[in-house]
Amino acid sequence: MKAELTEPIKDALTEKVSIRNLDFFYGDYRALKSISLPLYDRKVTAFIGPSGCGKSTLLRILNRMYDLYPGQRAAGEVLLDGKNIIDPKTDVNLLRAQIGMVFQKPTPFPMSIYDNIAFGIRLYEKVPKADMNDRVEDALKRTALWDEVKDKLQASGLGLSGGQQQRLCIARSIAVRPQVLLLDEPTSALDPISTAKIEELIYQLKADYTIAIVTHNMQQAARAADFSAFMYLGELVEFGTTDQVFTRPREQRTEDYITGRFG
Ligand SMILES: Nc1ncnc2c1ncn2[C@@H]1O[C@H](COP(=O)(O)OP(=O)(O)OP(=O)(O)O)[C@@H](O)[C@H]1O
Repeated sequence: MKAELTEPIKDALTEKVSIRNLDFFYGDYRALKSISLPLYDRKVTAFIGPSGCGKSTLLRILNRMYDLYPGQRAAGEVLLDGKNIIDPKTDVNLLRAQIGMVFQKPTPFPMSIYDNIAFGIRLYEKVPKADMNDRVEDALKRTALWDEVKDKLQASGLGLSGGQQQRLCIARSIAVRPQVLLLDEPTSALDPISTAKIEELIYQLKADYTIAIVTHNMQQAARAADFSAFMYLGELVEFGTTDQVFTRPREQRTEDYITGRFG
């Protein structure tokens, strides 16, 4: 990584997640090469770069998705509040409550809108019915869905529009009160109006959560992210404030990518 933040900016920030010398292997293939990067508390960090550079791989390490696949392994450190989450001793279920993930295609469960949210909470906590109602309402309000669904909470989540389904998935993630939210191209399947709503939501959610977003959409990174990390062929080429990376890139490869010369 070449870019360093200037000291006054750095002083005002807390590292929620510290990625240090992280390598990732699909079998023998080294898909990430010694990545070091902070995710600052209550800020949005975008992972950008051409197809295949390792953005999704990096995001998925952060909640140990690779555990599901034999032959995939990470080496190095990913510290969440100082604790290395890629340590095999980490309780992965607990980790996934602390670090929530939303995927590219909306993936509501085939159950009611209410249960889509309650289900996740029940996995981790025993919550009395009245409190559960409050938790569901709170999650739907935070994702600006409440007014659209409050009269049909028992209807299937699958009956919502694509944009509403994605907001439901974000509501489901935040209902378990994570500290970090991972968004993997969350708007790539959505129309411009739904995309704008999700971006507005990201802006509001960062008051409470540390957010990492993978996006192919440079305008989206520029609008939504406080920090941007440009990756290329499994390496982190440049990390900095989004303003710096987009207007004063330090690396030629970053400039070539953001000006559309490749990718
Ligand atoms: N399951 C897998 N097995 C083997 N190699 C993989 C696997 N998944 C990804 N890779 C390889 O790892 C590298 C990084 O892939 P990754 O999906 O993280 O890139 P990306 O930047 O997210 O790409 P895109 O923008 O196209 O989604 C690529 O070379 C890819 O071919």
